[in-house]
Amino acid sequence: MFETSEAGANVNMDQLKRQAAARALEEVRDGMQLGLGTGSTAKHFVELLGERVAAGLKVIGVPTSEATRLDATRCGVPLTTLDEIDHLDITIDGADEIDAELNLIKGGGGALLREKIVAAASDRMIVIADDTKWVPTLGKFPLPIEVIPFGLGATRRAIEKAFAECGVSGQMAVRKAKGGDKDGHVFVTDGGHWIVDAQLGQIGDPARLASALSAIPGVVEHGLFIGLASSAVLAGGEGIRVIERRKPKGD
Ligand SMILES: O=C[C@H](O)[C@H](O)[C@H](O)COP(=O)(O)O
Repeated sequence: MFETSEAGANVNMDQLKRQAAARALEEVRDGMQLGLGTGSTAKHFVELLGERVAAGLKVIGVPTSEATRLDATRCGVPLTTLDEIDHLDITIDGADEIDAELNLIKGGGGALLREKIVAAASDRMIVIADDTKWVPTLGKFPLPIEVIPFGLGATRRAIEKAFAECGVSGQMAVRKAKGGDKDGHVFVTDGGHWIVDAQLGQIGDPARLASALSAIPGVVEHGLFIGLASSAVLAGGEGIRVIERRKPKGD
């Protein structure tokens, strides 16, 4: 389904992200419990949601990172936790790559663990992105794998074995922090873990790789989101495209 965008072909990437966020906001109704994603696109959503809250919309959100918690608080969006409520209506989040089955790579910003917990607790997950994130095959974006620092050598060997079994290969690197006083140090997630980024190029069978990685003890979580997204809102120079997942979540 295509919708006309008011923006012409010259819109910049940030405007496209905001347009996708604005389109997703149309799905939000009074009284909803929302999962709030992380990243530059999700940040637009939180800001736009804050404007609606200021105008009287009643919603409550669960942030997927400390960064989003700060943004939501700054924007006046009321927050809760998954301990205080029993489900979420919609999670709205960005992605690093999206394929035609709405499988995703996420975690470029390091928030994959909380993002996956929140998405899995939601009735629907709407992915918002500029259309450069739409890919024929996942894998050009380095796959983030969140690991426990203890025994990392053994975990890396187990990951390499899983890669070989799933027909993929590529270099792995422990993520370093960028900017601020943590520049050059190991990046530490909100959960206190590290991230290994794997340059795989192409992932032929993302579901198989997701299962293989999940079975490794030192792997806390990975950035393959399989069967979690219900729809994707992609903004490009030609307008906004909304893609629905063929099978409802949970099937
Ligand atoms: O950990 C970060 C998240 O998975 C983000 O949703 C993802 O990296 C996309 O971020 P952005 O909207 O900044 O491209």
